[in-house]
Formats: sequence, structure tokens, C-alpha cells
Amino acid sequence: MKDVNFDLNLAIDIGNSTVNIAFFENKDFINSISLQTDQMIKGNFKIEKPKDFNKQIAKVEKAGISSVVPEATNKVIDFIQEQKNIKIYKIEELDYNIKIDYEGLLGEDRMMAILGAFKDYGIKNVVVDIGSALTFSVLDKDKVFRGGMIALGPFNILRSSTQNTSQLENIKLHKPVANIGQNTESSLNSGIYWMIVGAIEKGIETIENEIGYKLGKILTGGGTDLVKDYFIEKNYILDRYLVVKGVNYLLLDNGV
Ligand SMILES: Nc1ncnc2c1ncn2[C@@H]1O[C@H](COP(=O)(O)OP(=O)(O)O)[C@@H](O)[C@H]1O
Ligand SMILES: CC(C)(COP(=O)(O)O)[C@@H](O)C(=O)NCCC(=O)O
Ligand SMILES: [K+]
Repeated sequence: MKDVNFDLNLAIDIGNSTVNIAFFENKDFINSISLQTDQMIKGNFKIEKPKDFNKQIAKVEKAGISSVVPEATNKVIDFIQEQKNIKIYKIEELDYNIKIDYEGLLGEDRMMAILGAFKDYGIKNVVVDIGSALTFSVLDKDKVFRGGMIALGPFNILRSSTQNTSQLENIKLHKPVANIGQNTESSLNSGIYWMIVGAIEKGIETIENEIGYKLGKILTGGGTDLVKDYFIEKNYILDRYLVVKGVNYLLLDNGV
């Protein structure tokens, strides 16, 4: 990697599967590391730090954290602060400049993904985050967060499929070679793949019908890779790191 000569921002996304720790130089994503959330909660983080991690941490001036796993938040903050003693802003400490039309709890990852989408792609978007859950979040024509859908992500579908059946075993999900599976593994793989692809297309179609206009379609989260070939052809935007991008924009906008 090129030498880091500038101040960096640190943006953290704690999801139910993965903690993403990303570095930005102003608006530009530099790189990230990911840790397993359950390992973090257990306090068991053997971390493969990238080559420049220590050098990069030393250059961090601003840091922010989005979390949908409260029991992991302070563990992650402690871990970072062991490397560099810096204030790490939580989302609730910063001004979020998008109106929210939603009752009660709203995932910070969904708020941050919508902010990242607004900054990079403007209004009228639906962000689908393919993680532990499969979430749909809508930013309407008036820059209002309108809510969306919460369903099950591919890796949790796989886990429930295998845990609740005696003859199905864990597999590695991938783009199917054939859709009519000819053995258990390929059938399970194509079934879960098309469940996710179908849910995404149908979910967005019904959201667009209800809102009454077309939306930009953006995919993010750990499962983006799994379905990227299918959705690139349909002109979806693939933006794997939208949540940490949103956290970084929040830091920049708040001038902290
Ligand atoms: N190509 C892939 N194939 C299978 N699993 C993947 C792939 N890429 C990422 N994952 C998995 O993505 C899952 C969830 O995505 P992530 O966005 O990290 O979820 P969350 O936001 O809920 O933490 C993780 O379980 C990770 O192991
Ligand atoms: C829906 C989620 C579980 C998704 O989490 P993830 O799959 O990214 O780990 C998370 O955004 C959350 O806990 N949300 C709170 C409820 C809501 O947004 O309505
Ligand atoms: K996520």
C-alpha cells in the first residue's frame, strides 16, 4: 500500500456476524479489517492485523462506531482504544441529517447505509443489506427514511436449514452452476441463492409499487459477493462498504 501521510478517519460497523473496521482518507475508503462479532463478545480476538494496521491506527484523528449489537460495542471500543487512545463517537452523539419516518428502534447500520447512499447516489434509493438479516431501507424523494423490510440473510437461512434437519449439512454458498440441483449440496445451494435473489427482486418491486416511483437499487453487506453477477446485469449498484462509508460521512459532516 502507498505510504499514509494524511490524517485518517476510522469507521466501525458492528453487525450481528461481523465487525468491520475501516480506514478513510477524507471521503476515500482505504482498507478495512473484519472480525467475528461473537469472538469479540467473548473477548477472544486473535486478530490478523493487516501490514499497515498499526501505522494507520496511529494516524487516526476521527473515529465513529455504528452498532446493532450493544453487548459488543464497548468491547470493540476498548480494543481500538488499546491501540490508540482516541474518542470514538457513537451515532447518537452526532447529528443525523436525514428525517426518519419510523417508529421505535431503527438499526444504526440501516441509518448509516442510507446516509452513505444519499451522499454517493442522492435521494430515491432502496438499500438492501445482505448480512445476518436481509434488510431493505428506503430513502424517498423528499430525503425521508421511510423504513422497509427485514428478512433472513443467506447465511442464517443456511444455518436454520441445516440445524433443523438431520440430513442436511453445512455448505459453502456460491453462485449455482446449475439451478436444478442434482445432489443435496447443489440443491440447497441453488435453493438459498434463489430465495435471496427472489426476495430482493420481489421486495424492491413491491416497495416501488407502494411508493409509486422507481428507486435506485443498491446492494451492500457481506452477502453482496454471492449475488453480484446476477444484479450487475440488472444495473444494481454494488457497494459492499456502505455502512462504514455512512459512518465516515457522519464524522465529516459533524466536523468532529
Ligand atoms: N462470498 C461469501 N460466501 C459466503 N459467506 C460470505 C461471503 N461473503 C461474506 N460472507 C459472510 O457474510 C456474512 C454476513 O455478512 P455481514 O454483512 O458481515 O453481516 P452482519 O452485518 O450481519 O455482520 C458473514 O457470516 C460472512 O461469513
Ligand atoms: C435488522 C438488523 C438485525 C440487521 O442486522 P445485521 O444483519 O446487519 O447484523 C439490525 O439493523 C437491527 O437490529 N435493527 C433494529 C430493528 C430495526 O431496524 O427495525
Ligand atoms: K450489516
